[in-house]
Amino acid sequence: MIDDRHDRRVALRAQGVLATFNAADVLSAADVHVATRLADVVGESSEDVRLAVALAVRAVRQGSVCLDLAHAAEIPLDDEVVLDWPEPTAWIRAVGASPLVGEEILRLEGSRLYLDRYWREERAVCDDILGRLEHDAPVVDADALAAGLERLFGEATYAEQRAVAESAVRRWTSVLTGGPGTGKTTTVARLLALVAEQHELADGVAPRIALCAPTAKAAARLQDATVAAADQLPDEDRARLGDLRASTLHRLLGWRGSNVRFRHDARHRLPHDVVIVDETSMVSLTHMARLLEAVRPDARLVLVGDADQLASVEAGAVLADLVDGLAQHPAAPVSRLRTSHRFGEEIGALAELVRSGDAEGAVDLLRHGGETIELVDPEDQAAIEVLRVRLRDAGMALRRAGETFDAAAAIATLDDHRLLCAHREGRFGVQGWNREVERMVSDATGVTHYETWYPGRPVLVTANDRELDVYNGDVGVTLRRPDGGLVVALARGTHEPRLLAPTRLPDADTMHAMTVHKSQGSQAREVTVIMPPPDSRLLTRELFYTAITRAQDRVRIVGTEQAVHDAIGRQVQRASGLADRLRGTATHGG
Ligand SMILES: Nc1ncnc2c1ncn2[C@@H]1O[C@H](COP(=O)(O)OP(=O)(O)OP(=O)(O)O)[C@@H](O)[C@H]1O
Repeated sequence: MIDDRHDRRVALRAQGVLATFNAADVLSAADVHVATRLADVVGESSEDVRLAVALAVRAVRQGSVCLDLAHAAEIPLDDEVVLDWPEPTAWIRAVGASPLVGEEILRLEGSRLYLDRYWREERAVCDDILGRLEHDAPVVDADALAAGLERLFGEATYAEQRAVAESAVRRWTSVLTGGPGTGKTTTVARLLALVAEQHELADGVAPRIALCAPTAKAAARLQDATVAAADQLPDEDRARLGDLRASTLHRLLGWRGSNVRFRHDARHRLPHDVVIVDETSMVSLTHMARLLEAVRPDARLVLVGDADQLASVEAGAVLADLVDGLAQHPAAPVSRLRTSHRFGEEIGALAELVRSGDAEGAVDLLRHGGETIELVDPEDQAAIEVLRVRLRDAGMALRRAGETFDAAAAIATLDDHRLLCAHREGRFGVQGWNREVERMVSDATGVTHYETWYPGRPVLVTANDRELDVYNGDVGVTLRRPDGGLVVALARGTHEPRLLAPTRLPDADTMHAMTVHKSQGSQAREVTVIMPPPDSRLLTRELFYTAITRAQDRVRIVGTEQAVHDAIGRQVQRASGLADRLRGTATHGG
């Protein structure tokens, strides 16, 4: 509840219901302003309709594609807040009769209310995907494919991946989902070799391959991982893949400074014969719409990702919707890899319980603990002290490596343990833990650094600099060079760390701790997850799943059983009609 009228979240000109919902911190000032402007344009005076518009704007801001009026009242509120919601049936009727819908500023389908742009994009994605699935399957040389599958996926442990690869070679469109370490990249590299062989047999030339991912960091990782996976292939297959390069989705489409128009679109299609998109869970609805219109109908499209992770920052949960909405499609484009080849059985079992929403099972597994998973009660002072010592020692190891200009040791220390928080601020947040670790290290070493940059400072880059090849999400450690100057050693996976002067780095934060959101795509040997209090809205199944699956060998969760229970029970509610639309069950109207 916002009490202060001068708080910048307060929409000063809001009246009636909008003012009430604004004061309750459900609607932002911007939601109210946009709704008021739109309603004024068409002379819509109904308060309930204005409320629906403002909530639809809010929904997009929070990552949904639409607002489901039948479930709008389920928004979690602060304890003391009670709101008077319109009765859904009458509300839907009033919205449906509004000139806002009549003039196609808003679209209403059943109980789902869309801003026009998102309605168009959702329909475009659905139509393009279903259209692609209707095409005749690509012509395949069955003998070459059988031999290729045997050559590349012959070992027994590759059976699951073999089936996925065969499916993707035989289709124009495939959706491949799987948790961390289930072998998605390995499958993609080998699958590309199979597709390349088929292409050569059919056309006599190598295919044009596009590898892309939604962020620059994910694209850089995709390139490294596919090149590494390709290097393990037999020479003939490696040679077929040529020079593998990955780019961001933006770059592939030809960014022109706006998300609405790209160089490649329905009239100027991408020239590629194969388009692989990695980390598709982070692709927004808007970008998926732009991609699908730009890919040639006779190009193979493989959408790869983990549908259970946190979704895109912008509106949409496209990968999860595709996996859900296409599950029963006769073309069977969706496949799932289930076996993790990276982490141990216990972490894998915990991840699976969380993914499938089995809160009792997950709490039970954690309660009995094991070698590699541990639940620490935040009130258990002794256990918290063990964690604090762990963090202090890691901080001191970074200082030592920083002072001795030992980049390898510094990066190894970073990769050994990650402290993940849901929040940036507050007691349970990244900033609090960063300060705490710095204080503990200062107390232990007797040296306090008051400057921003000091030897042993771990950093998380928060902006892209393509010319420098440095990306949002890169991590590194500050070192003192033998001549006394400071450099930052940026982790580069299996390659040598990259050394850069701190002044050359784009924005960077201290990283004794990081948010779960920022940790997406990265791994550490051991991970500690600080659960927010049970009533935190950030505490969701997707957040918890993303956090624990960052760990390779060991995961420690600091939180109550209740917090674990609540997290698993709360799924990110991203309203979208895409899954229903793909199933053909969307209610048409409006
Ligand atoms: N069938 C298999 N048998 C044994 N090891 C495998 C198999 N498939 C992949 N691996 C190994 O498991 C690890 C994870 O594989 P890979 O990187 O392909 O998974 P991924 O799903 O792309 O992971 P992430 O998306 O989490 O980075 C790699 O070290 C890879 O070499």
